[in-house]
Amino acid sequence: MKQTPPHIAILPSPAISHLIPVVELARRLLLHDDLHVTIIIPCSDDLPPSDATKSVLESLPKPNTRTIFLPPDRFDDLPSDSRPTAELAFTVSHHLPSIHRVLKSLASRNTTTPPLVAVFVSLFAIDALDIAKGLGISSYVFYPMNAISLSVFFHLSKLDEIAASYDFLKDLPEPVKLPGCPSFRGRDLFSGVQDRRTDMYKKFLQFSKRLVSGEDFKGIVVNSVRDIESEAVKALQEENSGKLTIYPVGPIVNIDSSGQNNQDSECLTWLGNQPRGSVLYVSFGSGGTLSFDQMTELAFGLERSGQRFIWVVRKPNTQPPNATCLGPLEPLGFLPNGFLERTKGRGLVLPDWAPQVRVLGHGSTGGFLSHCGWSSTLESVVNGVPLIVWPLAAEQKMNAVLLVERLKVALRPKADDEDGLVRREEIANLVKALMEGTSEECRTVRNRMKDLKDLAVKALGEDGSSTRALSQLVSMLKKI
Ligand SMILES: O=c1ccn([C@@H]2O[C@H](COP(=O)(O)OP(=O)(O)O[C@H]3O[C@H](CO)[C@@H](O)[C@H](O)[C@H]3O)[C@@H](O)[C@H]2O)c(=O)[nH]1
Repeated sequence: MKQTPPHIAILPSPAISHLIPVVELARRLLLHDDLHVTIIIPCSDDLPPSDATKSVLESLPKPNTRTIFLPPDRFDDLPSDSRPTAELAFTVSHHLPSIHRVLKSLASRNTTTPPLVAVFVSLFAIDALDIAKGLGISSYVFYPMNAISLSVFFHLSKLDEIAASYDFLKDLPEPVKLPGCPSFRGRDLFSGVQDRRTDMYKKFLQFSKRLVSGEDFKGIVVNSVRDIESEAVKALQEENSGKLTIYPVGPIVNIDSSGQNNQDSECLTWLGNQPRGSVLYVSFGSGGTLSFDQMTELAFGLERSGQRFIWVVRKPNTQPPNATCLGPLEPLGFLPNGFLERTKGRGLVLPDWAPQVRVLGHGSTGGFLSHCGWSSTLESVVNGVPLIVWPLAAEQKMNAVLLVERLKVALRPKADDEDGLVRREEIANLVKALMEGTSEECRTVRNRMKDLKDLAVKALGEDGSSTRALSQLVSMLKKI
């Protein structure tokens, strides 16, 4: 008799940046075996499904996948310190009743799809573990970032004790040493846990306790490559052995799923006319932007570098020196007078969005100035493109430390001690160094990024570590 294929649900947080790895995970699982996948997306009035979200979801193979959008909810009790990260965490909490209804219906034997065997919840949706438990459905946590930032959540209670006499983790006098991780200054730790007085911090502390308990879920699927983060992955596995399984299945990156619109083809045609490895791609992720002053310095720095570039520009934020925003944008008017004319031909400025995966995979791209979001980082790694790190928020400063100090695949600009701005001269010099510098450091960065690319490709190969971890996960799902 033919076995019923396992049906799993994935519950991401509503941001596009979290959805991209979720969709890619679903695609990998579907390639791997005969599975059914339902993605359940909580929406809010502030975060309705964008065109980019819809286009990412449309790229999923149709027969065995389904997407359910949960309708917007009210947000009267959003904390006053609300930032995008807080919104994500609280959006999911607000949808718990509708998540319960959907999971219950998927788990019932009367649906047209096979009954649900497991639900994968993102860190921000961890409250849904109770619902799954109540319905008798197995759970896994899906963590779209890397092993070093996951370590912060595993050790947050301990960090909280160490920081007991400080309001802010940035004030910790000693560097923080987590097992298997590079040393981090307090201010480089995940931005959501910086201010111990906020509701957001308390929520993360709850998430952390839940993770450490290892109760109510069977394992954590992490977007890490074992051979790239070997020490951090090993530490997580050893600390949790017997309690839960860690599945490092990365790099889970979107492989060109977005449809191509006119702006995309213009950008790719332009790229196609540039010499090999000559273009620096500049982007700050799905919602990142700079202050007006910093944007001006970056514009002059790119101009002075004399290098070719593609720059995804967003309307500047009012919080210097760096900040993130999620919102509607009409940004080119904020560039310095005459910038577009003076850099015409060697620079391409794209408002808001670029076909990033294709840009990074293009032979003309030779460097990436990035905010170090984990998907951007992995997309750079799988294409062997060396980086300039420009972290803004979330866990990006930790990623920057990993890339510069441990992996040595990136250069880091120095900011002015007084106002925190990175000046145009520094930017120009660093861009030239990354693209054509002949110093030992520059050559090391470029060569080591090629080695890292090989490790990432190997991990996804037939007998690669990530392929094996995914097979192990699928076998577990089939046994449920
Ligand atoms: O013009 C653009 C800008 C972004 N992207 C895509 O959007 C994603 C951006 O993801 P990421 O690099 O991870 O950055 P964020 O959007 O900032 O992601 C948030 O979520 C990530 C985890 O998923 C964290 O690592 C980040 O710190 C957090 O800011 C990537 O797949 C990009 O290819 C585009 O396609 N075009």
